[in-house]
Amino acid sequence: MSTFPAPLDPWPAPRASGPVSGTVHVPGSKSLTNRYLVLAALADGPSYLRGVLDSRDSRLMVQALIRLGATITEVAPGTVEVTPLATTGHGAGPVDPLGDVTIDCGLAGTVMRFVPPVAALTSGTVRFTGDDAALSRPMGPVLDGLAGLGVQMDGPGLSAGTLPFTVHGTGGVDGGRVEVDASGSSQFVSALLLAAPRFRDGLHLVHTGATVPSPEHIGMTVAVLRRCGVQVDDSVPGEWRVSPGPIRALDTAVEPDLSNAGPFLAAAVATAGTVSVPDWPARTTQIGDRWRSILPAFGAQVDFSPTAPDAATGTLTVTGGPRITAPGEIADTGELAPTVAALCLLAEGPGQLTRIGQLRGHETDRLTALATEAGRIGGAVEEGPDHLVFTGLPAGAAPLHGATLKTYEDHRMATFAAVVGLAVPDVAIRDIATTAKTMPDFPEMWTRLVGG
Ligand SMILES: O=C(O)C1=C[C@@H](OP(=O)(O)O)[C@@H](O)[C@H](O)C1
Ligand SMILES: C=C(OP(=O)(O)O)C(=O)O
Repeated sequence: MSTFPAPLDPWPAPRASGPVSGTVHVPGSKSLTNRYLVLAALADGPSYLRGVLDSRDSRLMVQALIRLGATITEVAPGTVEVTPLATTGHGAGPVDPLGDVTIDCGLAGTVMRFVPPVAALTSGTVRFTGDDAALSRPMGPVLDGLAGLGVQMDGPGLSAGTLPFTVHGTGGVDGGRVEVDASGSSQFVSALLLAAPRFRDGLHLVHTGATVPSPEHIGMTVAVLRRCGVQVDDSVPGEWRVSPGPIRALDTAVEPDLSNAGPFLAAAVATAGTVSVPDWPARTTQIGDRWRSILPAFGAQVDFSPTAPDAATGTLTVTGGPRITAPGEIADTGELAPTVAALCLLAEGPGQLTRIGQLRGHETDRLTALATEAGRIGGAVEEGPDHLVFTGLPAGAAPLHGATLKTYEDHRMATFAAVVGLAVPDVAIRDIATTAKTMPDFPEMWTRLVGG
């Protein structure tokens, strides 16, 4: 795996001198990579994963699963072989003691939420820590869910429902029915579902709160479990039943990260250019497929051309219109919101991003961060409890002006600033290297596409 180069800090965001045009090969999906790694670590034999993402979040997941006893080896560039944990729950025979291990979650939601249920299946005392910024990310419903399933835990974060905490694995989890409030993050549901086939009685998970956000990510979890031969019943809204049983080993390729394709596609919209992303899946559970419906709201044309009739993949091409039109209300954009927000700032009229309250528990409080950084360049944004309202740039509005934008250790705040910087002079970005969380090559890829 490559090491990450250190770009300038602050990083002068390239300004587009004309329409941006090009083809961008986007690395593997973080959400799929980290789900496949977890399932492969719990599977019934060795798995082969191709096109895996190499980024901070995926490396943290690899390290976590290795600490828990999996063997993960890069056998060819971008291909890893995963030999599962020695202990995978009830009925798996005697369990070798794992001892005391510490897992660094960094700032990765997928690691801090998905790995504790796996740790509960081992025979180890597993301490979970993370970046300072991770200590305020909500974990409570996962911990409550595990406690409800009989898992022993302690540690300083437990009462507040945050890192750090310790899971005392006993080599198996009974499982059964448990209620959690997953209105704060879809990852609370995904976390419990992913390990559930290895619980003795499987899992009947009942959500007890307001709407669960990011439903696409739960759909992804259910789809990857089914792909591994696991029975999941999601026919009752807000409830999931996972049958106990083996997780079939995987031999699969990871789709490109369609959420991370967003800033590149947005570059076409922001500059009336044309950007293509090859290997776009014709059908996918990724939320990033919504670019196809979101970008036309900004006046762009979106074309999907399959590599062959009925092919599983094709090329998505976005061509920006002569004007960035006012998008109106766009709901449930989840992790796409920062990129959509950048286009809202540049649009010729108003836009509203609604039902994104869960973004307050992401890498940073993204609603406040977006409103603050937009204000720094003269953008008019009103922040509500779970929404943002943008005035845009109607005729006669004062133009946006340059500033050094903060990123709050948030990769998507960094790419937000890069999109804005295409159209606004003299934007510099603090800590562009934070994009290494999911796309270490972002500075180079961006410079190559938009010009230095
Ligand atoms: O399960 C996943 O891979 C993710 C779920 C979503 O979390 P939320 O439901 O907290 O938005 C998403 O925003 C995050 O980037 C990745
Ligand atoms: C919210 C995000 O990440 P995480 O997986 O850390 O929750 C994200 O990538 O936008």
